[in-house]
Amino acid sequence: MLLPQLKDPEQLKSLSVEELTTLADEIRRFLIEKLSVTGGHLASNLGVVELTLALHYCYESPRDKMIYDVGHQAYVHKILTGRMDRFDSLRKQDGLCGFIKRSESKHDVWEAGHSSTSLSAAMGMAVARDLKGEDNKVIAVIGDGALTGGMAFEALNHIGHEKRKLMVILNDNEMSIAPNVGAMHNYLSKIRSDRHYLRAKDEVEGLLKKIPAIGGRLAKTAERMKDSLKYMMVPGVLFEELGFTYLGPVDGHDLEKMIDTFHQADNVAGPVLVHVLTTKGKGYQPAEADSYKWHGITPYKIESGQVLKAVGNPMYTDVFGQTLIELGREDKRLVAVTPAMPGGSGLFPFAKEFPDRMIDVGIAEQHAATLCAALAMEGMKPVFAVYSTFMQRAYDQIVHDICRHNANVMFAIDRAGFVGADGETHQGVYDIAFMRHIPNMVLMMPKDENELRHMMKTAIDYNDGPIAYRYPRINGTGVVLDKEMHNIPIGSWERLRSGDEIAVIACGPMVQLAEEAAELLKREGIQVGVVNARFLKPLDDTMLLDLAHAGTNMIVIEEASQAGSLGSAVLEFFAEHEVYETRVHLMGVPDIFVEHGSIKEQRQLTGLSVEVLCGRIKSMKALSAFPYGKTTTSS
Ligand SMILES: Cc1ncc(C[n+]2csc(CCOP(=O)(O)OP(=O)(O)O)c2C)c(N)n1
Ligand SMILES: CC(=O)[C@@H](O)[C@H](O)COP(=O)(O)O
Ligand SMILES: [Mg+2]
Repeated sequence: MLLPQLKDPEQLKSLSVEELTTLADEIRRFLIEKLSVTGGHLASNLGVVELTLALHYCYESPRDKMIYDVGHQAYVHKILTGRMDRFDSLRKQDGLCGFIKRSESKHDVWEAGHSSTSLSAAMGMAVARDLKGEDNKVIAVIGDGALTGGMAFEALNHIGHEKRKLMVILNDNEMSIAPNVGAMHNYLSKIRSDRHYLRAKDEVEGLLKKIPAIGGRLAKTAERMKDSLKYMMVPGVLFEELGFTYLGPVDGHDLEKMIDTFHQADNVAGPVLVHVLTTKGKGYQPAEADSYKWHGITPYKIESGQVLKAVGNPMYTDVFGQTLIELGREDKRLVAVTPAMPGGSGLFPFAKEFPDRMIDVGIAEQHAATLCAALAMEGMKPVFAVYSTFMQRAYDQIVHDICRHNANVMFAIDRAGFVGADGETHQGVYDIAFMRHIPNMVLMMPKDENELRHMMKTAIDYNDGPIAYRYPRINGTGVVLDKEMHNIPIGSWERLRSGDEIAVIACGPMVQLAEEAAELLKREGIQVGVVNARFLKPLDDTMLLDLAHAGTNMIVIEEASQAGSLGSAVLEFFAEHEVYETRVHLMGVPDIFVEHGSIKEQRQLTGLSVEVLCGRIKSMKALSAFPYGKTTTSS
């Protein structure tokens, strides 16, 4: 076994290709075994075993910068850079991060989690290198899915223009999470599939070289002929026209060929794009057969590939997907738009019934948002189905193209709140703060999956502009679903428990947490009000003023950034209405990035727990024994 002795990537350089191949098999076995217990991004990592080995064989990390786009496919890089013994803690609290993490290793030079940033990062590192007069390599590994991200095109445009030396390795496995989409994907597939490209490429280049150097008009014609022949026959010409030297396509599981290609690339002066063809899930039959399912997998039985499914109520996502079908049947104008997350957003059932009304635009959140604005203006009922964290990419389009036009777009914001194992890059904790301050926006969050359905009905019946509902990456509460959906009056909160002295204003899953706290305190004779703040914008002004005028102090609890979200909105409201006597405590996500772990652990870490809430209620009760604001004994 070679793997156990591997402590530093330098050791790879002394290995033969046969030994590297053996090592690849050992790494694959390691990944399959470890992730059968921890879960994680198995398919993507199985696809880049040889690619990552070849990279560390040919180059000197960290002097040579290795940048992984998204970073979900960096497990092999972590194995090769001395972190093999940490894989039992993969994506667990205080354990190995599932993405590149600078604090983990000097070899981790660029963090991500969100897609399509690697080329911009590579260009930045190349510019810095050149300005410092250094000569290290800069290498970006980007998948065919990530290449559909707008940022990637922005960077290609810049890199190809400046022609600085850097290498882009395009890991083409024809898959995003779901099957990849778009014209770039089609172009790559053509290169991938048209074997005649490979054969003809040499013939054409050979032929072109034979054309004697001739003068005059004929030379121009010959030159144009060369270019048109090259255009037709040479793969990767699109990248060549953008200023790159295109190498490939090369078999991404053939170590020798990749090493040769990388050495070829080293001799090219400017930017090089190496097109590598891989199989997502390579080496594990269940993952190869269904790389969508095995993109991000929960623990499984190795022999059978049977996933050890956690039992529980349907996810909010599933309820959303099913309800969308009901609404889509009633209203033919309904169109679902997803930026490359049809599965994660629960849209496959909808797409099955309405294939021409589910649009996957690739990893293109900005484009998706503006597309929805135009769909709305043309009388359609677009649903922008997007993860909270990825929606951050489309902030300007939401302001500029949707809200400013008051376009009637519906937002289905999934993964709102903590997401667990994906950690800090994926937490859906900022969208309340960045959505509620945009004029014309209506923002809702249900307390359970039944209320989600009513919000979806409310949204499709709402014609006065943009309207959003946000829901978490958790199982539903198991509440019985009303067969008939009804509208919820815009801006109306729901008083679930009365309590004159103190009321908890909660949204989403925090409503259930508040109910649990109130029930516990009731047994101690403490009556606590609970309000379901199901509209984050507009607030329920009437209820807020009633509570304040009744002298009720409040605790606002939300699984969102404490700065700028619901709690801030309530404080702003009282300031605007010159309400000063009411005490308002905020309980939200503090000013930190919350790393990977379970959702429960992330809530505990940030104080969003029944115990802490009970404590805050008791201390507020104790405080209210003093006249407002005078909490010291001195008058
Ligand atoms: C901005 C953004 N949108 C969506 C995602 C979700 N996402 C994670 S990986 C992935 C697919 C990436 O495909 P590719 O780059 O081809 O990598 P592969 O898994 O195929 O190796 C997507 C859509 C993301 N990480 N970032
Ligand atoms: C790496 C990435 O961004 C996606 O694979 C993400 O991990 C999917 O998240 P869900 O598992 O919540 O669908
Ligand atoms: Mg891919």
